[in-house]
Amino acid sequence: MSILSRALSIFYPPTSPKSSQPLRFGILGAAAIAPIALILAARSSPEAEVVLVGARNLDKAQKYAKKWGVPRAVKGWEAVLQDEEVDVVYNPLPNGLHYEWTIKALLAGKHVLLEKPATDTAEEAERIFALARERGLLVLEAFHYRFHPAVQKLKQILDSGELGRLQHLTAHMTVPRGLIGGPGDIRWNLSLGGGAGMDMGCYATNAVRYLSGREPTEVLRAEPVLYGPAEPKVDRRMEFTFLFPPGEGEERGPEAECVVDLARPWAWGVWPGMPEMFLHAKGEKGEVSMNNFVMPFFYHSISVRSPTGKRTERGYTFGKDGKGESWWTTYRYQLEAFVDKVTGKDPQTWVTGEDTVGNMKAVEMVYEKKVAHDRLSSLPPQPPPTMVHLRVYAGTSVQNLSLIPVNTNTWVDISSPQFEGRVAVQLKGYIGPRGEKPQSKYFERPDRKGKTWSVAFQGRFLEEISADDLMFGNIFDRPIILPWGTSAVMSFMSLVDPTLTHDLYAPRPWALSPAISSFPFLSHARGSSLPEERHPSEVLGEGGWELPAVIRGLGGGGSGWSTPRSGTSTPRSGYASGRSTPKLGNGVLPGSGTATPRKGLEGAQERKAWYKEAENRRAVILGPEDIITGDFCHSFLSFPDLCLALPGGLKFDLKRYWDGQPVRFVCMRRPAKGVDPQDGQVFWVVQLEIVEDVAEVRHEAEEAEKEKEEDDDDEFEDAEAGEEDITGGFRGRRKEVN
Ligand SMILES: NC(=O)C1=CN([C@@H]2O[C@H](COP(=O)(O)OP(=O)(O)OC[C@H]3O[C@@H](n4cnc5c(N)ncnc54)[C@H](OP(=O)(O)O)[C@@H]3O)[C@@H](O)[C@H]2O)C=CC1
Ligand SMILES: O=C1OC[C@@H](O)[C@H](O)[C@H]1O
Repeated sequence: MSILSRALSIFYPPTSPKSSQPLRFGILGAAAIAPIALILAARSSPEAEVVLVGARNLDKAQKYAKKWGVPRAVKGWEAVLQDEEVDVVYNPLPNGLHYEWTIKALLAGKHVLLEKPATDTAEEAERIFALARERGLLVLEAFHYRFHPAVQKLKQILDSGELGRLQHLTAHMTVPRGLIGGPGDIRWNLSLGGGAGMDMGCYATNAVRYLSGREPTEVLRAEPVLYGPAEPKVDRRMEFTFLFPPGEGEERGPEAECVVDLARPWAWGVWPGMPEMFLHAKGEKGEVSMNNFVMPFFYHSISVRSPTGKRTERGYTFGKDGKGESWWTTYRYQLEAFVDKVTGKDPQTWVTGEDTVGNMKAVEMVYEKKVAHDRLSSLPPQPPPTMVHLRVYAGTSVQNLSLIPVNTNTWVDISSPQFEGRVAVQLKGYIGPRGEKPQSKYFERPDRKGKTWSVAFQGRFLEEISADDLMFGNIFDRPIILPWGTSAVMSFMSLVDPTLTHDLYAPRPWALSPAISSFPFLSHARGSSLPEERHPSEVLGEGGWELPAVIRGLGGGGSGWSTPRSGTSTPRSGYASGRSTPKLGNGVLPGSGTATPRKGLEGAQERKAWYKEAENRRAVILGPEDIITGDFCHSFLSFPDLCLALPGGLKFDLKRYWDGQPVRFVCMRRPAKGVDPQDGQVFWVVQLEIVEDVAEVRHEAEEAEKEKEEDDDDEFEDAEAGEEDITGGFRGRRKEVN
């Protein structure tokens, strides 16, 4: 097909009859890019249809709709989101509005085709994809060039190894002044996410990441040229060089040199010159370059020099087995993939959320290297990362709490008519109310590698309780501000702990699990009184000191948590009726007679798996002679910056969601049906509070310090004085908290 006939089909594509249920798109804004990027592409697709455009000015929307054959026009962008006929929102708003309107579209239940660059910052992109996952919706950053056969051909040449180890990449995108972005254009507007590094830089960044298949580790150089007096902080041009990590057996990874310019000065002031849009890759055995990589559908060529000689390749289709016509634009291929993905078919290719976040991270790195302008974000301004000071309390109930020391590796006694025991709290990086920073040996334990916090207890329940009813978790006094992605986080948590139950949206939110199936470390021993006190980190293991007879009537010896056996002893009314044959262990299944050796649950995984079943939990009755030691320790919280870090790179600064209410851990009896967990029977509580009046506390401490010289018995001082005291010295001066 000649360039001319291809151009004709690109601008006047054949109109396809629509299927019975095409995907219906609504456009935000009468955007200049939408006709080529979506409207014309949808014309030839039986599975996609543009049904609506919304613009701030209704007249503009109507004229635009008429010109481009869009059936309906509405005033405003919100009306597009709320339109029932719309399945997918196309968001070609200025960059600085991408985040807000994509989030709104997702909240309105729409999939989103989102123009590049996806957002102002990587964090915004992460939030978008977290919300999309949570809502089961699709978001695609419209890096349309990636869907074209020619670009994929270039990638295949590199991946085939024929050019040897990748040494260097170049991506150029420059256009002469006057071609795009006249005065007042969104690209020159800082508050709308303007700048060459964002507009074209995101393409160059995307291309070199895609071709190298790696994420840059460093920006070696970034040189902006600013737009000028009208927008003195916006970059008109940006030159930047990424360093990528070395591949296997390499000492140094490839570098990628990128140059983007939205208004290149004319040569000698008279000759505009041609737009430059090319990619080049040099390997140790050859090189390849591609021109017009962003719009290869008009024309392109891929020139290869390899050990087998020189050649030129082109690719307008995926061949006879792939979908597409030689006049299909990058946007048309992209639309095909989008429709396939939404309708559950396998798209030919995809740009994942992870890829988008990686791209935004790299764009951020460029701006951070040489700050062309203040980085703007659509998110509210963030306070500088503050290190929080924490007060930690413990007690037998929410109403009966006392300040306790942290990181002292000593127990704090807790006693009530229902529970006799002790608790200990360790927080890695903890800063106390007065700025003190005790460090705990606990985190040096090999079996606590990577852990950042621990709430441990040891004790006995003075009234019988089934393991199904012994719950541990969080309760809150009033609604909590939940970060984006909370539901995704909770789905993940439910995978980690399938016994977790929660209602985080309740007026008094809560999240509780049976301790037996959720504690990372838990041990059991028999005894009529608490064991001689030993430092928590000496006893917080899995298993037990001696063999428990957890199931009443079974008796027996062994070690660790026992699996209940079938056919033994009289079931306890209300609890033990659902006893079943355990399936765990390595062939030592409990038999019907007492002679069968008991099989202990060897480790935490086995314990958790076995007690995932409610009937197995109900079979375990704990009474005053069962001593339980447990350690609820994890790594997803960091101190003292108070962030929540989740697998997949999601990180939430919890301080931003802090509304002044404490974070409370409770060990309690499972509340009866219909009873608010807040009103249940509590055995012990550990509570964390951010110190908001740090200066005041410091002042008080200084005063107390002075007084201390006169009075050595200052009680508060005593309570905090046991830092790093693993010799037991603290214990004699401990403040009792019951
Ligand atoms: N994929 C691709 O090939 C291309 C992608 N793009 C991307 O698409 C997006 C839009 O680019 P483009 O179509 O050139 O942009 P436009 O200048 O056409 O603006 C798009 C829409 O944004 C709204 N808008 C414009 N100016 C302002 C403002 N000052 N304040 C608030 N809203 C404003 C208008 O909505 P309304 O009509 O309601 O007034 C307008 O229709 C950008 O993110 C850009 O990076 C751009 C070009 C190519
Ligand atoms: O494809 C493009 O080329 C020109 C740019 O200004 C535009 O935003 C970009 O997407």
